[in-house]
Formats: sequence, C-alpha cells, structure tokens
Amino acid sequence: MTQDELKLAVAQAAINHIKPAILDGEIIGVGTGSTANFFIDLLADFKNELKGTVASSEASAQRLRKHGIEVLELNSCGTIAVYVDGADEANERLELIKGGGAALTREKIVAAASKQFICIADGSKLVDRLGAFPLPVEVIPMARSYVARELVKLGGNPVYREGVVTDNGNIILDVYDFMIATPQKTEEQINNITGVVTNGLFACRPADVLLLGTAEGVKTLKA
Ligand SMILES: O=C(CO)[C@H](O)[C@H](O)COP(=O)(O)O
Repeated sequence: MTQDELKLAVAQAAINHIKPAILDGEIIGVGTGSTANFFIDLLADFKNELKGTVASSEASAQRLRKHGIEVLELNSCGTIAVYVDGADEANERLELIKGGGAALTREKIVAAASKQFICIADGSKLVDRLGAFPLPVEVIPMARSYVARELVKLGGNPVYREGVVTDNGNIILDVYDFMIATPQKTEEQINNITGVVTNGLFACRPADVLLLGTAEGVKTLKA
C-alpha cells in the first residue's frame, strides 16, 4: 500500500469511529495536514448531518468550507466531543510530536478543548522514542534569538523555519538532535521559556486513540 492509501484508510477508520458523534449532533474538531485532509474530504459525505466543525488552521477551515461544511469559532462552542488530527511522530503511550505544518498551537488548543483526541497516522510515524523528527516550537518573533539560545542550553539545535509565519503571526524554530527521554518534562521546560507560545510535544495532553495505518490493516492503540 502507498502512504496515501494508508492515510486514506486511517481517515476512513476515524470517520467510522466518530459517526455516532456526528449523528448525535456533536461538533467535530478537525486537524491539519495531509492525513487530516483525507479526513476532511471523507467528512464532506456527512455535511448535511454535521452540526459544525472547529478547525485547527486557516488551511483546514478553507478546505472544510470548500466542501460546504460549517466552521465555527471555538469560543462559541464549549467543549468539543472529538478531535481528529495527524502527527509527525507518535509513541506507544500516544505522546506525539506535531507541528510539521506549523499549526501546533491551534492544534494544541483544540485538543485541550476536546473530550477525545483521535490521532490518525500511517505506520511510519510510530517510534520508540520521540525526537528524530525535529521538534517545532512556535515563538513570538522578537524572542527568536533569545529562545534559540535557551533551546541550545536544553541540548537542542534550533533552526529557524525560513519563510513560515503561523496563523497566529509567529515564527517556528525546529529543534534538531533533541533526546526526548521524558516528553512531559521537556514539553513543560520548553513552554516555560519566555517568548515561546507552545511546542509540538503533545505529552501533557496525549492522544486518547491512535489509529495507525499498516499493510496489515488499521491498528488501534488506546491510552
Ligand atoms: O501537526 C501537523 C500540522 O501542524 C500535522 O498533523 C502533522 O504535520 C502531520 O502531517 P501529515 O498528516 O501531512 O503527515
């Protein structure tokens, strides 16, 4: 199977998983990235039943609207029943690295506001230890150099993602060569640096379900 076929398979599995929530009139949180895009395209089949969605990026909001799916402001929604999103890396504890598409802050907000977080990914994303994928950190622009120096002190090698401005008007530093032995601690340490908006570790709020696309079929891992 190609990687796209695996992404489509997990997107379909997520749709099956959330169908009861859609039919119950729940609002659905929608993530960002190529795997989330497969999910959005399948979600379009339910646009008449859907009460509404909350998007984790402007790109996903646009794609949802193109399908005629309503996109709501999180502030007008209260708690979201279920959030579906991809990941750049996941471990068996369902801790994640996200932010390859620079949407990490809004993704983290929607995940935090959701009762259930379903992560969808092809099997290549499952790792023993997080950190081979460079960890994205969203930073207030004027703090870029200061934050980079602090990240070096923590043992990382931060690289400015040239030409990228987040939906929140900030910049991204990608941290290479990070040995993330204790993801929760690292997430908190980085978030404590003044000037950091947030980082792409999802360990304090990991996924609840990981749907993993493999050649043998979709595997379900639960927290
Ligand atoms: O965190 C993300 C965007 O900020 C994405 O979920 C992550 O980058 C995975 O993307 P893809 O499904 O394209 O591999």
